[in-house]
Amino acid sequence: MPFDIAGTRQMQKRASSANKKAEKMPQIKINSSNQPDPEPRPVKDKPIITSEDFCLYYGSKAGVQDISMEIYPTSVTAIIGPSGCGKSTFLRSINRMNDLIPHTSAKGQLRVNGSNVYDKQINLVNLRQQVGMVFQKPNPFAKSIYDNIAYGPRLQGIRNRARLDEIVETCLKSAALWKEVKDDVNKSALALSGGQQQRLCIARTLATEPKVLLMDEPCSALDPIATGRIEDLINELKDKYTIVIVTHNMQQAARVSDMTAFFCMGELIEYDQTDRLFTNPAEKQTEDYITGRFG
Ligand SMILES: Nc1ncnc2c1ncn2[C@@H]1O[C@H](COP(=O)(O)OP(=O)(O)OP(=O)(O)O)[C@@H](O)[C@H]1O
Repeated sequence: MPFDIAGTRQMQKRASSANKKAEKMPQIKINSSNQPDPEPRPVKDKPIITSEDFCLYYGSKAGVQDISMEIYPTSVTAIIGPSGCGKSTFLRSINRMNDLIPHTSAKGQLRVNGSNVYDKQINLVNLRQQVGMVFQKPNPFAKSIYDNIAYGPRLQGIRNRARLDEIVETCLKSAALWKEVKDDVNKSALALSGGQQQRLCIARTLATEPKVLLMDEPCSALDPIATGRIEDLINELKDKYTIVIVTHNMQQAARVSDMTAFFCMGELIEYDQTDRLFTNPAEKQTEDYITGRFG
């Protein structure tokens, strides 16, 4: 076994059962040595994100090239790979955060809910409302906990105090922070611990009711306890949201994700159910990476 996924899974008390997970899985071809391939699993959901031969360039240099993959709703997809392989570039392409970098250009198709996000007609405000992002370092605004969460809804025109109160409470509950801060919502968000700040940033993202949550190494600045809480939260949120997470931590990918994509030098090398990718990778490059032979 190239990777001790069983041990890794045991480390975390995961709520989701294997059956529930299998129900959500897209159609995957299973190769067994001397058995005929079993009937493909029925595809229950249409993909929410579809990438077809997608390339993102910084000037003339490709950050990612020819990425083709489908991401299914209410699941967690991890993107792993060595430094500089294009994980963040691909993630940031999904809500066009790369537009903030000068001289970027895209080729191919990247669709969210059927709309090509690089279409000239796309409304970026709507796209980023549908596709929220959580960054490596918690980045709360220098405002109260309440105002951090109410910020997005207020921009959307919600002014009614009772409605805002309801949104703040719901989002803090969804981000597993309510119990800790319910008596302090008017205090500065900057007074929270790093882990609490990251959960606040997740709550703030949820306040605009996104469909997709992009997480770029959301635990890299956190200690193991805060990391565990975010992982638990990811596990809860996936019942309602589609989560795409970039992580350098393979144990974390194995613990939290349903599907894993392995990127190397800007290309997608392998994309499969997480259990299979970590226990029986199809590509030698994947095996070399997950067994620590390179990267
Ligand atoms: N702003 C930028 N300008 C020019 N090139 C960039 C820029 N950002 C990334 N790149 C290049 O694009 C490629 C992919 O980088 P990216 O940051 O997406 O990789 P990554 O897998 O997320 O890396 P890491 O794990 O180190 O964060 C790299 O060759 C990188 O040098």
